[in-house]
Amino acid sequence: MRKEVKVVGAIIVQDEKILCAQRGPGRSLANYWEFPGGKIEQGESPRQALLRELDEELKIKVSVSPSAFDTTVYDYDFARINLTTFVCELETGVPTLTEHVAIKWLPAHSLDQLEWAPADRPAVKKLMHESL
Ligand SMILES: Nc1nc2c([nH]c(=O)n2[C@H]2C[C@H](O)[C@@H](COP(=O)(O)OP(=O)(O)OP(=O)(O)O)O2)c(=O)[nH]1
Repeated sequence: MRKEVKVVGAIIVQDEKILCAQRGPGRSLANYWEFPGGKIEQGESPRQALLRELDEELKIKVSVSPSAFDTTVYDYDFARINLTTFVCELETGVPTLTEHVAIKWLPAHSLDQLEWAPADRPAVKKLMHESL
């Protein structure tokens, strides 16, 4: 069986807009848009991984909803990714680009303007059709 890589993504909401982050060149899924986050490391809970990644990548602290928004398993050619997203609220800090090349704050109904990583598309669709 193919090994599944567990990844968490943050749907950060502020003023009814959602933070979208663009991956940089030279890595998997270069230039696609995603929810900031990353791989869960051994011994971490999804929530801990999300807090660590957001601190490292965007220099922000967030509060994380107790339950997941969506989980999608997607088979890329390089790995099977199990992506779980959580709705989050920005608590402190201003999102700062360290790994991403751009961020955008978009209302849910405009999320399809961007080219999302394939694993994110079910969550994006759900965000566009449901209120949070
Ligand atoms: N952070 C994040 N990763 C995502 C999303 N959707 C999606 O398919 N992914 C994939 C991209 C990566 O292959 C993996 C997360 O890895 P990562 O962000 O921790 O690390 P990375 O870019 O260094 O990954 P890699 O190049 O080593 O594959 O999950 C998403 O919304 N957020």
